[in-house]
Amino acid sequence: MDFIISAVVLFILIFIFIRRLWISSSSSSSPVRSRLLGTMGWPFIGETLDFISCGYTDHPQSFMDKRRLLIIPVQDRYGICLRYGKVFKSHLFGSPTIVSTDAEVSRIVLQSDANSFVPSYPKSLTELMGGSSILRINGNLHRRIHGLIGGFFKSPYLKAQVTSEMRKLILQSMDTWKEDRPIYIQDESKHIAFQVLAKTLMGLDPGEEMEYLRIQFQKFIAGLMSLPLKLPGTQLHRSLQAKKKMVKLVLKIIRDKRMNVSPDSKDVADVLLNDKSEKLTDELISDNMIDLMIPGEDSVPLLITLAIKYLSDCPKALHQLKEENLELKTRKEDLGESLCWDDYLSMPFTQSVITETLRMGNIIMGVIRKAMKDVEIKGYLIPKGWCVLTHFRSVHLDENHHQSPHLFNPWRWQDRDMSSGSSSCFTPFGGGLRLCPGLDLARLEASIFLHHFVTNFRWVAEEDTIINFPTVRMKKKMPIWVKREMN
Ligand code: HEM
Repeated sequence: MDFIISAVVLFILIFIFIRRLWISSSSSSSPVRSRLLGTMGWPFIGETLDFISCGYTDHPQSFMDKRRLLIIPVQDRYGICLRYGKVFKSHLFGSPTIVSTDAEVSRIVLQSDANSFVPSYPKSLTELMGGSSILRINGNLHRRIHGLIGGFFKSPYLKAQVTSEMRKLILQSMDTWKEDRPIYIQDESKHIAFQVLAKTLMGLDPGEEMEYLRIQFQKFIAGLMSLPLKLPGTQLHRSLQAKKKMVKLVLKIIRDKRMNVSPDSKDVADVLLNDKSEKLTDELISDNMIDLMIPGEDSVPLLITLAIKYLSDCPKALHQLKEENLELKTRKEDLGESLCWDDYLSMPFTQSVITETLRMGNIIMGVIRKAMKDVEIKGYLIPKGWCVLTHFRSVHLDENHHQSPHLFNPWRWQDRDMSSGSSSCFTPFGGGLRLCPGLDLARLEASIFLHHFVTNFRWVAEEDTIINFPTVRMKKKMPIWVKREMN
C-alpha cells in the first residue's frame, strides 16, 4: 500500500514538474518562435538558493551544468527535448533571467548596444556607484569616457611611466618580505594593486592621503554585495558614508589638478580633465575615479594570486616561466637597460601563463545585462525587461572549447594571439563596447609581479583552496614561504 501511495505522489510531482517546464517553455508573450526551456523555481526567490549553494562548491558552474545537461523528456512544440540546452531561463536574484553558457549567444549580447542591452548590477552596487559612473552610463558619454580611459594606455610616454611606477611599487613591497614568516600573496598583491591604481588614476603617492583613501575604500566595497537597506547601522549605510569621505578627498585632488592642469597627461584624471568636450565635470571625474577602482582593486591581485597558486601546483610551467624571465633579465642587464612595457608583455610563455590563469580562475564569472526590448538571438527570445547572465566560466571550462578544461595548461595558448583580450570562447575581460579598459594594465601588473617574483625568489606554498562565491579568493590568502635567490 505504502509503495502505491509513494508511486502516486511521485507521479503527481513529476507531472507538476513537467507541466511547469511546459508552461514556462511556452509562455512567451512574443510571437517570435522561442526555443527557451527552464524553470522559474520558487515564487520570489526563483532558483537563487541553488545558484548560491552551487557557487560555494568547487564547481560553481554545476548550477548551469545540471540544467543544460538535464535529462528529462520534455514534450514541447518542436518535439522531444532531452535537456534545456546551453541557453535556458531561470529566476535569479529577483529577476527573470536567461542564462547563456553559449559562447556565440554571449558574444552577441556583449556586442549589442544600449538599445538592446544595458548593464545590470545588484541594487546595493547601483546605490554605491555614482549616477555618472562609467559602469552605469550608456550611449555617447559612455563611449567617450571608455575611449579616453582605454586610450590612456596607448601613449608611449604613459606606458613608460606606468611601467616604472609599477616596478618601483612592486619591488618596494618585495623588499620588505622576510624569510622566517609566511607571505600572504593575496594581501601583498592587494596592497600593491591599490597603490598602483591610486597612482595611475590620480597620481597619488603612498602617504597619509593614500592610506586614508585605502581605509575608506575597504569600508566602501564591503557594501557592494550587501542588503539594499540604507538605514543607519546597516552595511550599505556605512559604505555610503565611506564613499562620501572618499568623494571629498578625490574632489579636492581633482580641483587642485584643474587649477594647474598641464597638457601632458600623467594619469587617468589628467586625461579626463584635458578632454575638450566640457561634458566632464569635476564631480563626474571624481565619481569615476572611485568607481574605476571597483573593477580594478580586487581583480589584479586575484590574477597574481591565482597564477602563483597554479604555478606552485605545476613545476614544469614554473620552470619554463623562470627560464624565460631569467633569460630576458640577463639580456637586459647586459645591455644596461631596465625592462619596458613591451618587454614584459612580449614574453610569450609568461603571457600564456596569465591567459591560462584568466581562463581557469574566472575572476569575473560572467556579466549581467538587461534587455531593453524583446531581442531574438539564434532563435532564443529574450523578453524585454529580463536579465541575461552571460556566464563566462561555463564557456571557459567547456571541453568543446578547451581540451581538458580543468587542467592548468599554459601551452595550449602557444602561437595564439590573445592581445585583443577576447575571442568568443575566451572573454575574461568581457567584450564589445564594455570590454575592460584596464586589461593591458592588469596584464602588465601581473607580468611585472611574476617577473620579479620568479627571478628573485624560490618558494614553498602552504595548502590553500580557491573559493568561488560571491567573489573568487583564496581561503587562507595564499601563504607562501620565500627564499631569496642568489643571482
Ligand atoms: C584581471 C583583471 C581584470 C579583469 C578580469 C577584468 C574584467 C572585466 C570585465 C569582465 C569587464 C566587463 C564588464 C561588463 O561587460 O559589464 C570589465 C569592465 C571594466 N573594467 Fe576590468 N577587469 C580587470 C582589471 C581592471 C582594471 C585594473 C581596471 C582599472 C583600471 C578595470 C576597469 C574596468 C572598467 C572601468 C570597466 C567598465 C567598462 C565599461 O563598462 O565600459 N578593470 N572588467
